[in-house]
Amino acid sequence: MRPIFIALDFKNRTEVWNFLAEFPELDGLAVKVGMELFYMEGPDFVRELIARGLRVFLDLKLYDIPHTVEQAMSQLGRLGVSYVTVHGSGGAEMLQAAKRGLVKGSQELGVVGPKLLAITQLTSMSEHQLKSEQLVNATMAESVVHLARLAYENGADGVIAAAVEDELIHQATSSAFLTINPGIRLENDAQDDQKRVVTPSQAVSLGSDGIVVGRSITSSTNPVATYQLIKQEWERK
Ligand SMILES: O=c1ccn([C@@H]2O[C@H](COP(=O)(O)O)[C@@H](O)[C@H]2O)c(=O)[nH]1
Repeated sequence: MRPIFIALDFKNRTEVWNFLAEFPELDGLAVKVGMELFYMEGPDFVRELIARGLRVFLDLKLYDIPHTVEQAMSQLGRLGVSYVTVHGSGGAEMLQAAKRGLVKGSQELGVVGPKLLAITQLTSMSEHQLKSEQLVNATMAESVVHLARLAYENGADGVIAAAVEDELIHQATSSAFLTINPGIRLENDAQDDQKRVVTPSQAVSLGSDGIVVGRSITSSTNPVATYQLIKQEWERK
């Protein structure tokens, strides 16, 4: 089943449990823990979520020299999470180091390792910013596909990209290479920092292997109803 990850972008565990208390069933629910929450609550809280039956995507977007990334990933591999992230622009050596670290850590724990997802270009980045701020002399699609291929050739299990890029990524890599898409917005959501956005049903049509939804759910007046609505849209196709 392709996951819908709810981004738990909250300040602390109290806010998380208050939010999750509204959900009738936690077992099997897919959530994403990012920097905001992890920097406050740390690995024990991640283990606590897993113990409650949640599938955890730990989105720390590692970016450092290969040795540091390898050691850090081996720590994350011991946590029992299902997915982790690294920046693809860190290069081939860094991606390989990330994979080695994950394999080492998860083998020590005796579990199947988490899937390694490489960030291509953040969904908050526009075509204009790519050129003017990063001085990238390629289109957004070319840059994303290039980074996806690099990730594919160097041990990643998939990438994070905008759903509009999924088809090109699958063509350049393999249909089994995962494309996980944040930048998901509902029809009536206000414009914010996300630049490359689609609705959940557009993501399905574009070949998405999983979506990440934060504020559309967490800031909703009825988060559970909004989640169910997105789930229906997601599963309709
Ligand atoms: O390119 C990326 C990579 C990661 N994210 C993360 O996904 C969620 C999206 O939250 P929304 O509130 O739905 O915008 C957030 O945790 C980001 O850190 C991303 O948006 N884009």
